[in-house]
Amino acid sequence: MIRLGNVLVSPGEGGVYGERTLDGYRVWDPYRSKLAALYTLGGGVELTPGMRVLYLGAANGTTVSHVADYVETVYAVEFAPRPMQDLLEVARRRKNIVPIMADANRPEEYAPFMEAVDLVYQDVAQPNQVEIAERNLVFLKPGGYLVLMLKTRSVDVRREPAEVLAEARAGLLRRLDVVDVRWLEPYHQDHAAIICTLRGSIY
Ligand SMILES: C[S@@+](CC[C@H](N)C(=O)[O-])C[C@H]1O[C@@H](n2cnc3c(N)ncnc32)[C@H](O)[C@@H]1O
Repeated sequence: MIRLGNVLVSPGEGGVYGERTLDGYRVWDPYRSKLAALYTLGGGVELTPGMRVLYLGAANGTTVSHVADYVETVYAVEFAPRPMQDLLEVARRRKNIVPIMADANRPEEYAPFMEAVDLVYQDVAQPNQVEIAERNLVFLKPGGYLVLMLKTRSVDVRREPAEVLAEARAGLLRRLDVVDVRWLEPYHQDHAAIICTLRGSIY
């Protein structure tokens, strides 16, 4: 990932959501993007030009646009109509974002538009975050990465965040190897990034 001093940036055309630019690069703010927070904290999966990414919970395309600056194609899934309008506008200005209006619980609905991907990135703030991730492993190449941004309060607001994280991690181990886990403080409270690789072929 590109850093100018200690500032994380991406190399695309600016002016997507009012982000700052620095020496011609787009500043990628860790307070606005959990993925930027993960990179700023020293974790994450290196994004490379040949990569295909499935992005679940695209919202208005803030983080999607930065990912698209680094990779070949981003399949961006979002189910809410309002953010989808903004996402469509972001996708109109990029050649490598495929916006998909769908529920990430139902991957069979967007399977016809998909190809195998190197990375599944998920940021959906739902009670069943692990289950959603598992359903979407059908698109992940063996050895590919899952980066799950776990919002512990969406799983269960009454339980300790560490307890929710431990349960999510155990669930993911059914099909994946967990290679790193990080809390995203001070940028995002009660959010953890779980980074996994897919163990073998699912076929
Ligand atoms: C925290 S926001 C994502 C922010 C975004 N990843 C970013 O960094 O710019 C979560 C988004 O996930 C979407 N979402 C939640 N559940 C979903 C589901 N089951 N399928 C698709 N999108 C979902 C919400 O509508 C919301 O826009």
